Amino acid sequence: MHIPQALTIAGSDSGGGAGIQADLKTFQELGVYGMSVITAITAQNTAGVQGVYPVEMAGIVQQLHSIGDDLQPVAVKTGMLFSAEIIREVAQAVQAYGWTTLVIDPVMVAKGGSVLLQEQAVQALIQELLPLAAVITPNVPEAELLIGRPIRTLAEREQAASQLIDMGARAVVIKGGHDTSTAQAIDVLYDGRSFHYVEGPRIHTPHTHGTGCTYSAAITAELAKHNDLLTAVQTAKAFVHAAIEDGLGIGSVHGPTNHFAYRQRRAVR
Ligand SMILES: Nc1ncnc2c1ncn2[C@@H]1O[C@H](COP(=O)(O)OP(=O)(O)O)[C@@H](O)[C@H]1O
Ligand SMILES: Cc1ncc(COP(=O)(O)O)c(N)n1
Repeated sequence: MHIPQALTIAGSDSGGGAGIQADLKTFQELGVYGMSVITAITAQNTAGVQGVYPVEMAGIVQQLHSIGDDLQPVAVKTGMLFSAEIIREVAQAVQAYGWTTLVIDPVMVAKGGSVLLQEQAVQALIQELLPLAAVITPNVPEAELLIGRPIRTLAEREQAASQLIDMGARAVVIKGGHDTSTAQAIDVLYDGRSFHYVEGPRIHTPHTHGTGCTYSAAITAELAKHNDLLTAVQTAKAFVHAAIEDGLGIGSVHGPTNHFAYRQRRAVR
């Protein structure tokens, strides 16, 4: 039996809604064998981040080698990378092992405001990792930091996507979760040739912990199955929409999304 394989390089979320946990659950639900390199452990729940504990560098480097020397992920995603030093090691491994289908989710701050990428690491992300991206998936605040100016309108989002291509990414998705000015949650996809608006109705809920991780993991899983990028983004959008809409009601504050929802809905059709 052939099972598509994917790797996530990200932080652990003890609460299970974001990070490595969201990525592996998403891979599994989409029929993809998941592997992981853990960059940092976060003590986290639906109320916020109580602590961040980076894994020692030797441990991160060894995880990358253990996978690269033996296993062959078809698609790889990055999430929380925390420091410039970690970014540099990840960029080296990506090149050494030929992980060309690289999805970069440039995770910077948790929804409650905790820092998941040190400020001085943003330049390393731009210079060393971004040029290796098959696709980079910033939300609007992350895209603003990457290009260095504010993004207010959809036209400005298109310009930002174009600038991120000029900076070296092969494709860009600027996500619309943060832009509450529209009734639709619109994600703008640009591959250097054409723009696609991948959208769905905005759901009014505080329970969106881990949406970005889940979405980029779903794109990675679909690319691991050799789908084209537009199809992968459309499937990821349907996956995350179902996950938000059928929220689990877990925890006391900003709850996680429901990773079972997409598959359950397809099963009853
Ligand atoms: N309230 C919402 N209703 C519907 N879709 C949403 C909502 N919030 C986020 N999304 C979708 O979830 C995905 C992740 O987006 P976003 O929340 O902006 O990322 P991040 O978690 O990185 O901030 C995108 O496809 C976005 O359109
Ligand atoms: C370990 C880890 N990685 C990423 C996020 C971002 O989560 P979100 O998808 O809600 O922006 C998080 N809260 N924790």
